[in-house]
Amino acid sequence: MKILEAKHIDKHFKKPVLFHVLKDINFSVNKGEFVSVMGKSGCGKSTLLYVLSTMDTDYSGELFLNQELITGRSPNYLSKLRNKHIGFVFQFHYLLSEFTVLENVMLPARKLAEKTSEEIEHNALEKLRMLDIENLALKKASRISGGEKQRVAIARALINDPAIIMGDEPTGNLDTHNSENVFNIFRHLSDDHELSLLIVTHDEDFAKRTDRIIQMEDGRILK
Ligand SMILES: Nc1ncnc2c1ncn2[C@@H]1O[C@H](COP(=O)(O)OP(=O)(O)OP(=O)(O)O)[C@@H](O)[C@H]1O
Repeated sequence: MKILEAKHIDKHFKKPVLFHVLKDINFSVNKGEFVSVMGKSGCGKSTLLYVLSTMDTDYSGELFLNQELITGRSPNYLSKLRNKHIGFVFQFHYLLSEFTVLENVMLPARKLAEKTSEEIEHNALEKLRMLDIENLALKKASRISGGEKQRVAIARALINDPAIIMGDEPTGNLDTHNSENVFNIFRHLSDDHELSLLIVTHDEDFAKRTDRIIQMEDGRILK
């Protein structure tokens, strides 16, 4: 089953000069598939991820999430959809440093406001346990290591049980050991929880072990 599908996605930046940044992008990600996106700096990977994640709506073509056409929907609808179905992991973790690990993980579920505080806390602890960082729950986010922060960011991305996780170089700031750790977590989420993953990476060794590599060049996907 297709979780995410892009059909004929085109995008131009109008300033400072007109620039054709995404050119007829067509691909899909299936349920449980672990896909990486590679390509030289400036080829359009981050721009593509912004479009796919519904944060950037200034494009042409069609985007489907869970087989529903989401192109053209209102900002309010997209914001809810994003919060519920898409988890993000960036190169920088964006945790709130004065909040505890547990509070950080609970935040996107509080925003969604579909569950009680007790249920959300229970779920958050379960995610922390899955990532083997339950012991950090009550620590302030500023007091944990870089590798731990990235695992907390993954727990936060998982809190609403999304259909897909998107990552923009999530191992970019990590050493080999912590990168390996994050890779193994993603692999496990794909293999054992049927979660779909779309991860932009510059790390060839990481990409080679995903199910499929999407290679970009100059705004296009290479066949
Ligand atoms: N807001 C913007 N306005 C104009 N041009 C932009 C804008 N954002 C990005 N670009 C340009 O679009 C191209 C693609 O940028 P993008 O950040 O998507 O590349 P990337 O493949 O993610 O690069 P990297 O691997 O370095 O992160 C680049 O040439 C960049 O300079």
